[in-house]
Amino acid sequence: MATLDIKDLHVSVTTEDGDKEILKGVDLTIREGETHAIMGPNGSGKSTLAYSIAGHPKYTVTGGSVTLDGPDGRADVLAMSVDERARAGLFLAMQYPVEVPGVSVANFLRTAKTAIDGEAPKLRTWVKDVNSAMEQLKMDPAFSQRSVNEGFSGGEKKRHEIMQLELLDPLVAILDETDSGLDIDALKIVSEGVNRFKAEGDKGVLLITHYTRILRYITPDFVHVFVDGKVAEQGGPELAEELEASGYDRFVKASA
Ligand SMILES: Nc1ncnc2c1ncn2[C@@H]1O[C@H](COP(=O)(O)OP(=O)(O)OP(=O)(O)O)[C@@H](O)[C@H]1O
Repeated sequence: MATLDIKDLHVSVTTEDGDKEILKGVDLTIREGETHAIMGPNGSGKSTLAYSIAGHPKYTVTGGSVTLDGPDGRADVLAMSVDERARAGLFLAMQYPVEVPGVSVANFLRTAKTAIDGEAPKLRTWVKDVNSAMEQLKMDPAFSQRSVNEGFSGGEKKRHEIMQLELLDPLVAILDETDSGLDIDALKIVSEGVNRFKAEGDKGVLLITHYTRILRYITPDFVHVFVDGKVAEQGGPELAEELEASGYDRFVKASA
């Protein structure tokens, strides 16, 4: 069982002109087995929401709560360090976007898996799992020996994210713009990876996206329209179709 519960979340950043409130009361509950998509105009705060759940130090939570109900009970996510959030079962795709020269993908993944599980994975099964994840994502085996994110193409970065998702096996995955920089074939391969994760049945997925095209491959149970730092409307997959056809105008006007 896993439920991520975001209640009345307020988040600010410090700018040269003082503190600026970006999230203005976000309410969102992701239960196990559910896939939620967040769509919204540029600058509405979608990435800020992801970073805030990840515990990025640049974002200050000024109100509200984020809790994770998992097998070990209910945990206050906002009170946890970034590492603790990962160990509790939260996966944030943008958690590892930096280049790490000299650290191979294989070593990086094994270190991350060891940190999350509290023990090193058995080498034999681990090598098998890594190879199988790479095969399913149609990645060249040589990729595992490359330095993390160094010179990765957009598509390679995204495949690497999904590889982490499959191997680290979290409870709730937050994927920010997983579709950006992907060609049509890669989009399908990456979506299949997310769908394999979803198919485990007890996982939650929060997908932040600009375009409905990824939602043709990953069917959301709920779609949330994000405007000016909060959820302006929620609905089913049909809401994404409406956005594709009519844009955000109606929602932006309603929240003005
Ligand atoms: N560190 C920061 N300093 C100043 N402003 C910031 C900072 N981080 C975010 N913002 C502002 O907060 C607002 C929300 O940004 P955010 O990246 O969360 O939006 P988004 O919905 O993900 O946008 P996009 O669709 O363009 O990716 C923007 O106006 C952005 O300029």
